[in-house]
Amino acid sequence: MKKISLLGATGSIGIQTIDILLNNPESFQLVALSSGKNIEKTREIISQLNPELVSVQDEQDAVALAKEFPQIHFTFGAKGLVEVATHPDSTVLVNAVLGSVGLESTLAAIRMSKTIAIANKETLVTAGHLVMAEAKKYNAPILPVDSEHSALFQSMNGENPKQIERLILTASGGSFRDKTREELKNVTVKDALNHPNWSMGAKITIDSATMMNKGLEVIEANVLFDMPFDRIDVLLHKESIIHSLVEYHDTSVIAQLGTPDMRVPIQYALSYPDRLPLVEGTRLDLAKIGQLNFREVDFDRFRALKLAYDAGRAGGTMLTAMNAANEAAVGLFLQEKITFLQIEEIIEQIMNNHHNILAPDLETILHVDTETRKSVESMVK
Ligand SMILES: NC(=O)C1=CN([C@@H]2O[C@H](COP(=O)(O)OP(=O)(O)OC[C@H]3O[C@@H](n4cnc5c(N)ncnc54)[C@H](OP(=O)(O)O)[C@@H]3O)[C@@H](O)[C@H]2O)C=CC1
Ligand SMILES: CC(=O)[C@@H](O)[C@H](O)COP(=O)(O)O
Ligand SMILES: [Mn+2]
Repeated sequence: MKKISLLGATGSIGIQTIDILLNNPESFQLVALSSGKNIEKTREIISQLNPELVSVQDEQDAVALAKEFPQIHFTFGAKGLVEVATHPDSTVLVNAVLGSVGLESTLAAIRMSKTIAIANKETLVTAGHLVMAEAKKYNAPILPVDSEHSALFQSMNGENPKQIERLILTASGGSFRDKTREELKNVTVKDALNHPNWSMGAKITIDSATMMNKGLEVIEANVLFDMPFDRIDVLLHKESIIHSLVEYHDTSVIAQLGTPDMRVPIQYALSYPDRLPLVEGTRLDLAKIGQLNFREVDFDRFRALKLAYDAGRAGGTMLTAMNAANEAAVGLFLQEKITFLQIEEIIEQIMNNHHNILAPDLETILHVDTETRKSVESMVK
């Protein structure tokens, strides 16, 4: 029985994680969870899985829930995320919170040598070097949840990492993959939220439409698999059936395939090194699909992807500045305060003005993150 702490329980990944826990009560027990402002969903999960500890975003929600569920300990805010992540009974942290707000709780769980099943890619982008150094020091396994990185991880199973030639991340191209840059000028939030293959949270769906999601994933692959950027490629594959590929020195290419269902990589990270049957999983029928398509990426068309490679190659606080600028700009786009193309314009402007600091410590990263968000806000006033 693995005991689980879950950050971001009310989100897209969080809810699918809950589904897996409910379907496998003999394998997993939820001991602690965090949510944000979705109190209705938090209540439902508490009633289903009766955790010992729950953290919400706001203090007044914690106080109200404590009256409803007197057997449960409630906490809130940033310290609440750390308390959930470091619950003494859990051995596995599933980090499915959104954004770099997940960084400090991840580091705290690593320092208790917990296994980290990480969906929260922004944490790896903004401070990958700190996360991986602490994970090594405290012997804390970091297991990918992101579908591409789970595919890469599975395609490396039993192989010698020194014999890898390159990693190939597949990209659906997102909601606007067939539009020209000219056509992107007038797209709406509603259009952007309409991902062709995956049902996900709002922020990552916009990232997918700008292709910043793939940029974050290139950096995530660099961090998780210690692979230089010139050996990480992106391949457009509109069906999202091949989740990513690893090419070896001998020219062999090993890939992981499956229907687009995030429960597969989430469950694999939880059950690793075992595999569990997936309740109500749809089996892949390649004969029915008939054809899979592939296309080279055009970096002029998908400019955010180019910016992410640039930030990755620069390293240091450039990564934090780029990630924070993206989080802030996507937030503004979702509030309809900026246009779609302004997202990448803002990121580019922030990166052009950023004074890079190499090998930053946590304090520096948090400072750059806060200041960048302020700069973005002031750019649109
Ligand atoms: N969705 C997907 O299929 C995939 C997601 N990922 C990554 O997983 C992470 C989560 O994505 P996704 O599930 O789509 O996101 P969602 O927006 O659906 O969920 C985010 C979760 O984080 C909580 N949350 C947000 N902000 C805060 C905060 N400031 N403090 C505490 N809790 C907060 C939300 O709470 P509430 O809703 O209660 O306010 C919710 O539980 C992201 O990093 C994403 O890139 C990676 C691969 C696939
Ligand atoms: C499900 C998942 O892992 C997402 O990150 C997904 O990859 C988004 O798809 P694209 O970014 O390829 O559109
Ligand atoms: Mn992904």
